[in-house]
Amino acid sequence: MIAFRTLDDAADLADKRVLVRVDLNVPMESGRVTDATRLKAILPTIRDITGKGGKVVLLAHFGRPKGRDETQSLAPVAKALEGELGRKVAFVGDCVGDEAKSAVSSLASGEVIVLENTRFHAGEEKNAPDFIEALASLGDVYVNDAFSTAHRAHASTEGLAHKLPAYAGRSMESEIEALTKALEAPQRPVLAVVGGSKVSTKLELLGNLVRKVDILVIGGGMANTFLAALGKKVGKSLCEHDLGDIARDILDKAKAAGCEIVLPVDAVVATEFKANAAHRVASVDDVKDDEMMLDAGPATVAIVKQKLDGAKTVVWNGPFGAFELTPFDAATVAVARYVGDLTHNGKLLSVAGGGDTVAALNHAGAADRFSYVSTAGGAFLEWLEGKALPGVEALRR
Ligand SMILES: Nc1ncnc2c1ncn2[C@@H]1O[C@H](COP(=O)(O)OP(=O)(O)O)[C@@H](O)[C@H]1O
Ligand SMILES: O=C(OP(=O)(O)O)[C@H](O)COP(=O)(O)O
Repeated sequence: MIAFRTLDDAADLADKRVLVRVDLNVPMESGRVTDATRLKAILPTIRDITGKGGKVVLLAHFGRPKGRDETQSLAPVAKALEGELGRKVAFVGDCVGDEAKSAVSSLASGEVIVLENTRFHAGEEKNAPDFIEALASLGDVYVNDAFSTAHRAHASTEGLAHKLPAYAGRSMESEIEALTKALEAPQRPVLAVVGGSKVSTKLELLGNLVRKVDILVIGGGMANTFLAALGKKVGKSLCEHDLGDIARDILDKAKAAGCEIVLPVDAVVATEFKANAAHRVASVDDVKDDEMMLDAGPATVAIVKQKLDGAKTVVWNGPFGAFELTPFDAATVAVARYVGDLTHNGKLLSVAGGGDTVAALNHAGAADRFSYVSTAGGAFLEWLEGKALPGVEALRR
């Protein structure tokens, strides 16, 4: 039996208000969703509940707003979800209070509504009891279908599960089953690629990850932080300079654990953060003060490919560069295609995940050649290092 409650355990959902926590934190460009992977992932759960006559009330966050911020409203995402679902998806401009209460009470059985960004309220990230109560008053049942946010002990991802009958959604269920199957006892050598821009929230987990993998390739803004910690000049690059001690401690932990660390040796640098900005390939020892590293360089890609040739399993979260901006997608595309080819030829088991990472793999046309692609990035990494995910633990039988 699965260790946590699923929709199969849920009693009759007909006419019930089902609060479904999903991850609608999707890549956007000029108000448009640029990768719908996370929207497609939640369709089975929505259809399961509406098919049983339930009223689907979708809870989600978007970005990291400090209070109400219309530029991080879920309204455009609700519209995109309506297109993916192929039927009406209502939207209301708050997730608690009279406006939300009235919108939910007007729902007919089988209808779907998206409530506004939960992170507009400080109580969400604080997992505050009063905010949990306010959310719980809107529903009869709770379903968590957001594996990719399960590493956050927030009101809508963890607190709610203790207030209402709580179950895992179909995407949550399938993510955990697939990751367990792929990575419970991975064939070694295991190579991890960690890049991206969420340095402050992902850096510390690398300290555990180096005990789980044989090679850790670090890219993106994450790599810039390590390079700076090693005394390299990183110019205007994305970098958390004040986390240098943690980065150096991780390098020490990796050495003690026998985990090989691979950092960029060259980068594609520019003085402007925009597509087709004037750029050059520079050694990481030759970044000028007015330049920023926006992608890994060709010499780095060659080293990564050589390391991949010797690996049996690869896990990947976080692109090597600002892949949304041509030509700073080159390293991510090259490595994604190389991993896809090795996997297709039976030489590698490959698992990748993360909102932007999945978008990057799709941009490279490589996602379908990976063994498994998860919607989760940080949650995937924390699951990999063996951490209990609050959102999953709250659903345990
Ligand atoms: N060198 C870099 N400079 C600026 N941004 C970068 C750099 N490398 C990667 N990024 C950014 O990292 C973001 C993805 O990081 P992250 O959110 O951690 O990945 P995921 O969503 O897959 O977990 C992308 O938007 C990309 O533009
Ligand atoms: O996009 C997400 O994580 P990811 O960037 O690691 O894939 C999740 O929606 C969690 O978002 P958060 O990292 O702002 O809590």
